[in-house]
Amino acid sequence: MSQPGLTEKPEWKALIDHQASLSGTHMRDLFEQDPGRFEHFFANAAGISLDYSKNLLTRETMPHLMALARACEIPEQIQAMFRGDNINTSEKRPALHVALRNLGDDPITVEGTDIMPEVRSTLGRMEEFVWRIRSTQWRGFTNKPFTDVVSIGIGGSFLGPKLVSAALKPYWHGRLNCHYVANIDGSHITEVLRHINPETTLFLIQSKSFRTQETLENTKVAREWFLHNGGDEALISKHFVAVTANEKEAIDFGIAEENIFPMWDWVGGRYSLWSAIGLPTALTIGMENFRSLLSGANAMDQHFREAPLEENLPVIMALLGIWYGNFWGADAHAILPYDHYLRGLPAHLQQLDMESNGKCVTRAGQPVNYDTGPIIWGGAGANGQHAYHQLLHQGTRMSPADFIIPLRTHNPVGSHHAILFANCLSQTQALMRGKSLDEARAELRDQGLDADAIETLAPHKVIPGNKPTNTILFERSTPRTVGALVALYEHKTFVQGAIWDVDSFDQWGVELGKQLGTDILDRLLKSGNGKKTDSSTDGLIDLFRRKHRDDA
Ligand SMILES: O=P(O)(O)OC[C@H]1O[C@H](O)[C@H](O)[C@@H](O)[C@@H]1O
Repeated sequence: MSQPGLTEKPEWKALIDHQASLSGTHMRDLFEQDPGRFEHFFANAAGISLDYSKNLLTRETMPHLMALARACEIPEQIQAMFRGDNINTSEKRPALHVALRNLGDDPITVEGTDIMPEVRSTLGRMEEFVWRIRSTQWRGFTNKPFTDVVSIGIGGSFLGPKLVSAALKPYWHGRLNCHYVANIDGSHITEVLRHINPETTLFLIQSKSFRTQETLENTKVAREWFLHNGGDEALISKHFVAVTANEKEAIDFGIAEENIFPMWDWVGGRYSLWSAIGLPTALTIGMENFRSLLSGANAMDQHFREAPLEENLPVIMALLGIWYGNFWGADAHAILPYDHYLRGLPAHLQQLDMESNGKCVTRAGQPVNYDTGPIIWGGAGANGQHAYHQLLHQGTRMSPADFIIPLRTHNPVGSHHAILFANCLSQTQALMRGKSLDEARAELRDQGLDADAIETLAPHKVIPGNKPTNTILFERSTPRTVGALVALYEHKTFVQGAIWDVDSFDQWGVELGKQLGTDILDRLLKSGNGKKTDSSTDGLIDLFRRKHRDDA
């Protein structure tokens, strides 16, 4: 008998009924009825604390969600991931980013081979390379120490390292500055090259496939810039290093073999910041701090692997997302880091979550009949309060939000951190409790408005409340806590994909755009008309060609 589909499971149907039983329930009342609510819906692990009491749930809800997780064999699927099973089913590969931070001695095998020796030797090569650059033992072609690192890569070869190096800015080496180039928009690389000196710049070419058009085109520009500004072919090896799983293409491209750091097929791009793709981070914060980053992630890995589901932070967060996305009709989820250094977190989690779970067929290739990955958005708090929090408070759409804030700051100026913290708490409290019509009326009465004015304005000042949020806390943005935080979201994403029965580790959806782009590029650049397609694309190509013909 075939495995019942997700929505056929009795645990799924029980959640539909449970959600119906909560309609009309307001979190404000749940807090008043349950003085121990905060303590009950609070969990911590690996230096990360989660207050999930400001959610649309009663003490009966999590047991229902946990029952669904067990019905979907989440404990077994967690073990399968750590064991190195081919959980990337469509590409028949393991997903072993956890191996990159497996600091113990236990082996992890892929196709019968223990991969840990190569992981460890690559980490050792990184350590030596980082030391040689930071100690100035490895210098530029005019024998000056390097001052700038330019990382050229896109997607997972960009967003993860960029997030972590920005998150750990307080740990940066005094001399080394790090820049990222990703976009094929020539302005991106132009704006970086404008401010650096070829004599003291190290280029890191970051590409798992070494076939990504944006990265290869940008690398060509960087190489030409280097050759036209004092460099020559013999000096390329001093200034260009690559990280890739495709060593042959990198060598064919002109990267010296000894300057190539490996990565592996069993690491997805969006899960690769822990590998040599993390070199920009390691160069700026140093290997000791990079190893702390790995150990923070490893601590979260161990928690995820060993903790009972009910105490398991990634499982709890994953199930809350399922609760809102599949039973309350939420299409989005906001990531709101109240920490300037973590402002890059939403962008990284957009790729991590949306490229992993933005899928519409099950691992068996059957169309899903339920919603899968949400739209991930967000930005730094408190800035967002002055931009998009209006929709969170009074909009018609539900977007659960994660408020993420350190208890301490790296930069104690004035009362700033207390004010930031107060803002974070006041936002989640306002989203939870709202403001009733009577409260709005009373407020306007206290301001001295007359009865007509009150009745006119009061409806506009009502805040419905009952908007779910998580508050995620940690001591401070350190290598360990940043490592644990990112790993927390990696495992949350994995659990959601496992429940939705999708392959969270492939990304076939990005292929069509690339394929269509080849023909369009030909038609933009060449005189030939190429085959006609739709009138929009044809018309737009024509506009581009006319503009550039006029310019020619
Ligand atoms: O690292 P690369 O092979 O250059 O790939 C860079 C990015 O492009 C691909 O199209 C995928 O969308 C991403 O998952 C990947 O991280």
